[in-house]
Amino acid sequence: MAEQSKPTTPAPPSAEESSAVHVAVAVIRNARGEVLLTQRHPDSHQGGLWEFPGGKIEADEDLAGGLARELQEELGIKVLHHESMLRIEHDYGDKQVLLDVHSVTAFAGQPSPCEGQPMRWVDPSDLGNYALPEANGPIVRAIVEGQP
Ligand SMILES: Nc1nc2c([nH]c(=O)n2[C@H]2C[C@H](O)[C@@H](COP(=O)(O)OP(=O)(O)OP(=O)(O)O)O2)c(=O)[nH]1
Ligand SMILES: [Mg+2]
Repeated sequence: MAEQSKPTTPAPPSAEESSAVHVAVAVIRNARGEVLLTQRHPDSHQGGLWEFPGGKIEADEDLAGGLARELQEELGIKVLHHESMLRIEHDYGDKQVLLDVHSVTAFAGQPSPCEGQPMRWVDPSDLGNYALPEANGPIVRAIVEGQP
């Protein structure tokens, strides 16, 4: 007679093991304390909303590598220093994301919209006037509260 196997409860997957898309997200400030927003392409996921620059970390990259590549591609800047701000897991229903949010505290070059995307420097007090993806609430709160 076959031995009865005990029912086991698998441990929930960690963020890295789950199917969440790992995204490097950059909070970039200028000398006036404004933060950089770009607008997502209308045809993309969460299209038309304003976002912090960044994008998917590729399989062969770590966070720093993905952050550096995305900011070079999207804004033409070279990241010199960055600090972790927060990580946000969010389920949009059609897509799960893990936003790895970093404050880019030093960079070389002047950010410009290399992919033709609309781009704005925004005072933190004006962020409420921009439509951002739902997952971004904690990022906006951290900026408004003055987290470095
Ligand atoms: N870059 C960025 N992505 C965000 C933010 N908030 C948020 O929910 N996301 C989500 C939207 C997307 O589902 C995902 C980013 O993936 P993406 O496909 O746009 O990344 P990507 O820049 O590598 O784009 P692509 O190469 O596919 O064009 O993260 C944010 O503030 N910045
Ligand atoms: Mg992107």
